[in-house]
Amino acid sequence: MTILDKIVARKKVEVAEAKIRVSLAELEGYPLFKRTCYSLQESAATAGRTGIIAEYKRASPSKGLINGTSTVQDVVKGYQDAGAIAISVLTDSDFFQGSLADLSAAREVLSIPLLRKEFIVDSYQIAEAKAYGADIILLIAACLSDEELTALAHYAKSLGLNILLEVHDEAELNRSLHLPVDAIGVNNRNLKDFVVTLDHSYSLVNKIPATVLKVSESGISDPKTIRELKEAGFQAFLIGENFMKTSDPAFAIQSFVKEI
Ligand SMILES: O=C(O)c1ccccc1NCC(=O)[C@H](O)[C@H](O)COP(=O)(O)O
Repeated sequence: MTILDKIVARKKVEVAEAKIRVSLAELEGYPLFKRTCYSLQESAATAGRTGIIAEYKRASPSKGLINGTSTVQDVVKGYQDAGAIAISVLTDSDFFQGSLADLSAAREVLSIPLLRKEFIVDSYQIAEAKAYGADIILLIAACLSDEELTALAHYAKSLGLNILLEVHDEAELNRSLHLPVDAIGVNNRNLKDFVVTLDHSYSLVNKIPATVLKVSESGISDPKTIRELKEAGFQAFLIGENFMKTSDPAFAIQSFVKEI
C-alpha cells in the first residue's frame, strides 16, 4: 500500500465521521459559504505578483515535522505581502498536522485566493472548503476515477470555486483535459514514492492547454528554478517546504522573491 493509498483510505473514514457531526445543509448555512470567491487567474495576472502559490505546511509524510512554531496567520500574511498570487493551506491532520481551523484563520487575514490543500474524495469536502473560506480546491487525478473527477469538478464550479487539477504524468493529464478547471498543476513529487524531479514539469508543460494556468508543484527551492520554469511556460509555482523549513517563512519568501 502506498502513502497515497493510506491517505485516501483514511480520508474516506474522516469524511464519513464528519458527515455525522455536521450535515451538508448545516455547512451550506455557514456565513462563508455564500461569499464570492477570488479568481486565481485574475490574481495571477495582477501586476506586481510573483506567480508563487505559497503553502503553509507544518509537516509532511516525506519530511515529518517541518515547522512547529510559526503561526498560520503570521505566515500567510507575510506570504501575501511578499506578492504571492494565492495561499495554500493543508487541512489534513493525520499526515500534515493541518486543520480546517487553519484554513478559516488564514481566510481572516487574506485578500487573495486561498487553496484548501486536501485529498478530496467526496463532494462533502468541497462544501467544507467553501464553508471554511477557500477559493480554490485541489483535485488529484491519481486519487480519482474519471467519473469522480467529472462529478467533483462540476460540483466545485457550481459553488463558484476555482479548481487546481493536479497531475503527475501524461496519462493523468489526458484524462483531465475535458474538465472545467482553472489551473493544471504538475506535481514534481511522485505521491507514491516521494521521488521529486522537475523533469515531470518540463515534459508536460507544452501539453497543458493555454486556457488554464500552468502550475509547477513541489521541490522548488531556488529562484533560478522559477526563472527556468517561467522560460519553459509555467505561470505559477507551488512552494511549501522551502519557506516553512525556516524559522521565519515570511522573511524567507521576501528574500526569495527578490531573486526571481
Ligand atoms: O509533501 C509530501 O511529503 C507529500 C506526501 C504525500 C502526498 C502529498 C505530499 N505533499 C503535498 C504537496 O503536493 C506539497 O505540499 C506541495 O506541492 C508543496 O511541495 P514542497 O514545496 O516540496 O513542500
